[in-house]
Amino acid sequence: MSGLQRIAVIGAGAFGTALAAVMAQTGKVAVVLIGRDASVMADLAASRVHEAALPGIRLPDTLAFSSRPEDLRDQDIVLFAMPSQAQIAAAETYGPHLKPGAPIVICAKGIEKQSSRLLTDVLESALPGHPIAMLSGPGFAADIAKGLPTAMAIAAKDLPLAEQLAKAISGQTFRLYASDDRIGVQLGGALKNVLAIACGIVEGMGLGDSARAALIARGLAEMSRLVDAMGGRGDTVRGLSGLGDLVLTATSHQSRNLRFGIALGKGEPIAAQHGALVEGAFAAAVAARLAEGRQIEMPITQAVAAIIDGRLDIPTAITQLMSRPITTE
Ligand SMILES: NC(=O)C1=CN([C@@H]2O[C@H](COP(=O)(O)OP(=O)(O)OC[C@H]3O[C@@H](n4cnc5c(N)ncnc54)[C@H](OP(=O)(O)O)[C@@H]3O)[C@@H](O)[C@H]2O)C=CC1
Ligand SMILES: O=C(CO)COP(=O)(O)O
Repeated sequence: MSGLQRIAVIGAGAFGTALAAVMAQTGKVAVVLIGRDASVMADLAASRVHEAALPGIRLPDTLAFSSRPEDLRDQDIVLFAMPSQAQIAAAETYGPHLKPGAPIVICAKGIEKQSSRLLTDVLESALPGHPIAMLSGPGFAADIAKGLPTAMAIAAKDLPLAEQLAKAISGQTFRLYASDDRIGVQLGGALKNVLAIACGIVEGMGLGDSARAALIARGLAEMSRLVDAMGGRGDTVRGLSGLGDLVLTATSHQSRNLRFGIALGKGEPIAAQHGALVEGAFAAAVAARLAEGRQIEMPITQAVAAIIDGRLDIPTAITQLMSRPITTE
């Protein structure tokens, strides 16, 4: 896989556009951003600003735009930057147009809801012959697109591939660390969203910064247990994808998951919250199911799932969490 030059990003939302912009900015790779709507992509090419996704941020002149799946035919690396629950549909649409053997990098943070399968497993079945990698970690799209310093993790089954992808995608302001633990890296991204909702609930209810810190630490223990049980390395979530991303999204109001939790904590009905993508609202129930199936204790994740499903009210959830048996750390 030497001499990688051409990278496509599918999904012209906030994250896809930011990734395409930061890679194009380096000048060392040719980048095309592929979206579904031809008129949106033509407008982006003309204006170089994606007002809906990244307002006020100028996109590099070197970035190309397309709405044609056929343009994937000569792309050496392809990033899938649509939401978790759209990854299968995207694989069906774009799969037939991929260059044979081109690595696919999943850039979503979630677990497939319908099947409870990991996204890497889902895409491996849908796109045979393509190595499937996973990019995850702390980084808001706007920060990345503005060229602020950011670091994330990229995992592939084989470390040399992860290292090659990390080199191809990284630049002066966006730095990737390679890993061969796809399970740890992707569960770190999916589960931190659920915990960010929990931290939002704590903030919305005014329960204090000490409670938030406790949630971060105990949430990390939950993530680590599920990663181990699913065949990954629990330690991975102590890195960028997991702890790094949890600290970011549990504390910054840029996070949609945190804001969703704050609204819940303030007593706003879930039905009133629509619009923004809240990946943790999908991941909570799946993660709780995976934990139950493996007899893993994930009380915070299970409480968030039950609150979102309407099976548990927030005050009862807090009482239950605080009255669990006293145990060792
Ligand atoms: N925003 C952020 O700061 C970060 C986001 N992420 C992750 O990236 C993923 C995407 O989030 P984000 O970019 O913010 O979401 P957005 O809502 O901003 O954008 C999602 C994009 O996905 C596109 N899309 C939806 N379904 C399909 C499909 N079947 N085929 C092709 N494209 C599709 C949409 O296209 P259309 O416009 O045509 O509807 C839209 O442009 C999430 O999993 C999120 O957790 C990760 C790190 C940072
Ligand atoms: O994952 C993110 C940053 O790392 C974005 O978080 P939200 O999806 O909560 O906005």
